[in-house]
Amino acid sequence: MSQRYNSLRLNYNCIGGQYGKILYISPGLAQNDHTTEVGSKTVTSDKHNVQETNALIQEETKKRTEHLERIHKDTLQDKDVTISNLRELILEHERKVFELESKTEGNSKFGTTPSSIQTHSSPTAKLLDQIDQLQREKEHLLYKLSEYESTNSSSYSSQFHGDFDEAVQMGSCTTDTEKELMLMKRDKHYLDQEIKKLKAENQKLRHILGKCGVVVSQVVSHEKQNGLISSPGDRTLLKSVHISSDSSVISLDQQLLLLKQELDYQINEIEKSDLKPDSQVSGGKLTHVQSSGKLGLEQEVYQLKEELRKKILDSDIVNTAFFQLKAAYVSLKEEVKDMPRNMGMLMSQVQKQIQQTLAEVNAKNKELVEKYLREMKLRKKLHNELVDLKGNIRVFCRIRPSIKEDGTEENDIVVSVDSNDDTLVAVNNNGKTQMFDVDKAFSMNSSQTQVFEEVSSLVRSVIDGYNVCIFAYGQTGSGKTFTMEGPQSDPGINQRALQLLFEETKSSEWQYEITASVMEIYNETMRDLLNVDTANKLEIRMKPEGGLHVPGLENVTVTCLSDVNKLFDIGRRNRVTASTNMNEHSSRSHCLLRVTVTGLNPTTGSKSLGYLNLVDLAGSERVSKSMAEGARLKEAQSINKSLACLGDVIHALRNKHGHVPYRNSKLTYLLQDSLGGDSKTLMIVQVSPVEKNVSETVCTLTFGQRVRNIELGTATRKVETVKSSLLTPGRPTSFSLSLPASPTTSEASTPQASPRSPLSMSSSTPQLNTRKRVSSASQKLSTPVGRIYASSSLTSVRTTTTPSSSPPTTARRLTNLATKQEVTPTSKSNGYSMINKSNLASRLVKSASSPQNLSARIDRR
Ligand SMILES: Nc1ncnc2c1ncn2[C@@H]1O[C@H](COP(=O)(O)OP(=O)(O)OP(=O)(O)O)[C@@H](O)[C@H]1O
Repeated sequence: MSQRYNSLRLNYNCIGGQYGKILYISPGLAQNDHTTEVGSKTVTSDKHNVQETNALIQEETKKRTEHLERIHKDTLQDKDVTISNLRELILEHERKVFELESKTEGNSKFGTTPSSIQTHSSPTAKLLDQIDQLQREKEHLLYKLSEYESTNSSSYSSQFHGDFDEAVQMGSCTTDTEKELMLMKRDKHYLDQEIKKLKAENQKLRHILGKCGVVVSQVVSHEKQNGLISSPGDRTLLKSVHISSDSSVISLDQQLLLLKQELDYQINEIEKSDLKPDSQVSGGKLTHVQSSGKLGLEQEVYQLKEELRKKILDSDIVNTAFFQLKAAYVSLKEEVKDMPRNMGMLMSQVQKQIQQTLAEVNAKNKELVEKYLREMKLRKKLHNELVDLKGNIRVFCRIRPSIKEDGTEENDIVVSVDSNDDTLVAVNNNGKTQMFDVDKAFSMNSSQTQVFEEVSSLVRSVIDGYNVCIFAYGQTGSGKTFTMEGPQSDPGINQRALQLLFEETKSSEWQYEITASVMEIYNETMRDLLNVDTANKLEIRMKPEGGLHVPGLENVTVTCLSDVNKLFDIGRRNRVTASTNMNEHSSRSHCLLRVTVTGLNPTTGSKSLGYLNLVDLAGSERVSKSMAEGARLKEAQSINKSLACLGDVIHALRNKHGHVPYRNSKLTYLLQDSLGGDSKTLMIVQVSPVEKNVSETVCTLTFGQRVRNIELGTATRKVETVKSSLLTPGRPTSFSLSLPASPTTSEASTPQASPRSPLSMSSSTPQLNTRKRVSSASQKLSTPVGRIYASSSLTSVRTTTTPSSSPPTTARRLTNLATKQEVTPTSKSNGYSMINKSNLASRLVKSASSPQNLSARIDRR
């Protein structure tokens, strides 16, 4: 029972304790909650936030009131339950008491109701009293509860209002703090803006930096491309640019430092203002709110400062790089600006240098060219001397221009003279270039004058007593007749040679006689073109004293050009020509113009005899090409045969065969003296320039090269000197030629021009007389220009000299070289008979003593 009672008390205490706690805690909670809530809100809010906080407090209070009501109701319900439980317990207890009483008193009053018990048992009454008391307490409690409810709501409301008022008061109290906050916010805003600006600037700088980088790299690459930074001058320029950029960077750094310091100062100021003790703030809650707000702001400011520091650091780096680049860019820009001027200067310098170098090179070139030409001249001279010494046949080549018979375009030209060497002929033979060596090559554009210039020295040597043979060789239509004869308007070698001889002999102290004969070999028959009498058949004969001659051949004295032209007219008229496929006026024969130059020194009585054989060969032709028939075919065959014989002779001579087949054809027989004798021989190979004749051209040039290698031996001069001892004073008509007393006797030892010399006095008269006689003899002839008989017995004098161009020089040279004279007493050499001098002398003396005999002898010839 007592236990049950204790548990009831415990329940009661619990209920009372809980209630008491609620009553006790509630204001605290409310206050604390309110404070916390308000505190947290007021950190970030202003007056409006305070109102909001109050609203929240109201709401919270309401919620808590409802909660308390709910608890109170629950407690009441618990109490009701407890009461009813107690009632049941009491009833059960009474029933048990009754049963016990009945057992003890034997009274079976089991059928009595419990209500009767209540009235009969004193403990029960006690219990009932207790219950009643509890009931009253309950009622009291209910009353108290209602009372509390009413008081509680009013006190809460008043508390809330108090709080609200307090908050409003706080709001008024915090105006200054708010102001400060506002200021701080402004500062923060300002700082934000500053940071934003810095960020923007930073961005801009980065952008510019990027651009600068691109520009700088472009400029650098451009300058590298142009090789502008490679020179030492550029490097020094760049160095100076670097130095200037460094200084500008330093100055910019200083500026930046100042800016930074200013910013730091500002931040410190803000910090100071942030950390200032807030004496004006009243109230613990407000202080809390303020301090928490300040803390947040401090944190924020700290963060901002950190951020700013970072940004400044970044911007420092970026700025440094940017300024460096900017400086470099500026310097480069300056450099680029200066570049045209610098380039102009450089260009002009380079131009000057180039001009100077060019001038030097030109001068050097000129010098070299001059040297080269000198060397070439010397080489030519030496070569000529060598050729003279060896007696080689000289070979010239002339390319004729394209003619209508070629029927080709200009691009078919396949033969040319090497532009650097006029001794080389290039032939493009089916795409392959063949080079041929000659002594001199004449291009298509060469003139008759140019050609003659090269042969004039040879022609002059005739005057000095040399045998000279110039013959033109080549396929039909290649220009042989043009070169040798030429048209009247532009004469060839023949006429020019005679003209030169006239000119050269005219001004000499020697007296010369020039005669000419013209003949042809047509179909292996020799014909005198100056005397076309068919009965007059010409044959080549060997003179008893050696040497070849053609008995019966008209030999006409010519004294001027008109004589020559008349002669040529006759010859041209009589020469056999015909029109062929290859040449409209093709020469069908080999034509020989023989010019004899007899010289007499009236002072010394010395005589010279030179022959100039000018041969225009008939052209070789391919019958298949020329389509020759009948007479033309026969002519072609005959021409080709004689040319083949010429080839054989050349072959034999070149290979130094013991037997040279001169007599296989009239042509080679006639040319024997020139090819194998002591003659100066020149062959002009004529070639056609066009492709269709390329094989003939190659053959001609190959033949020319073979001929070029033939060594004939040194040519000899034919001069005779008057032996003073043989001259008899007082015998004016006598014509005597003397030989040197001994092989060492020379003209130099002969006082030729000395007035004291009896030789000079005596020898002139007979010679002049002889000339007179010859010319009178020729006048007797029926031929248009007369016939001369110039053949005389001569000694053959071998010299090692080269001919001189003018007689006086020649005479001098003869004098100088007389010591080298070799006289072979007998025997034939090189086709000339070397006559025993004493026999010759006696014969000549005999002849001279009897002019009639001489004349008769010449007549016979
Ligand atoms: N150097 C030249 N300049 C101008 N025309 C030229 C020249 N050489 C040759 N001819 C011309 O070429 C043609 C043939 O020349 P030419 O009669 O001299 O040849 P060719 O070799 O004598 O022939 P053929 O052996 O048949 O007699 C002529 O009409 C001639 O006028």
